[in-house]
Amino acid sequence: MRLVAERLGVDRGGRMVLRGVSFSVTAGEALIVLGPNGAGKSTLLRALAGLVAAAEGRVEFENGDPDAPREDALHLLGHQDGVKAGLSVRRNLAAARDILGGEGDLDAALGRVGLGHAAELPGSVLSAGQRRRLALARLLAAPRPVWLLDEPTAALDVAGQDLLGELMSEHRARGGLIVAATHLELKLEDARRLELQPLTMEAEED
Ligand SMILES: Nc1ncnc2c1ncn2[C@@H]1O[C@H](COP(=O)(O)OP(=O)(O)OP(=O)(O)O)[C@@H](O)[C@H]1O
Repeated sequence: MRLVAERLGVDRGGRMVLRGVSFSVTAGEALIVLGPNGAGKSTLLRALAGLVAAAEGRVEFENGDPDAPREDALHLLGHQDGVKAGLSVRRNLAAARDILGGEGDLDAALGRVGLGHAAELPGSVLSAGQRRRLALARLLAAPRPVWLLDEPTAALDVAGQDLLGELMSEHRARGGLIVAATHLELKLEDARRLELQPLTMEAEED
């Protein structure tokens, strides 16, 4: 699997917010996307996921299953944790796995993210960091090769950040690839970096 962006440009609300973004990430690799607020990090991840269209250039997933839609190859872990307040933690994860079509072991995934003890609690009582951990459990319950992670350390304590670092290393060792947008240093060895800057009016008009 190889994820390629070539001279990618994206328009949001009638304004170009990304232009000329090119990179490739292959199996086992990670790319960290950095930049100030409004630089277009979330927009880039959404464009890679196919949720917003490219106005210029292209995004390709190469060497994947040619018959599978792009969205089946990826996880987009966004700012919203997507936890249903009225469902138990285990049922939240089961529902996500059903939608995503995975076959991962729910209890193993919950145990791995430190939520084994909370499996029967309603989603409504989870702390912010626990909600984030439940979102991470989805990566394990429905294995997919491409992880697109938007501020994945948000709300995680130091142990949670270490856990995320381990999960990312293991994913890469299995041949997965990662694109992670962040303000903070991530525990990602040998990751390449892409710095985005908000487009100025001049850059937009070029
Ligand atoms: N739906 C939209 N309509 C109009 N403008 C949008 C839309 N979504 C994003 N934008 C604009 O696109 C630009 C990039 O936003 P984006 O959320 O990608 O930045 P970011 O780098 O992820 O920022 P942050 O670090 O604050 O999360 C911002 O100026 C934002 O206002």
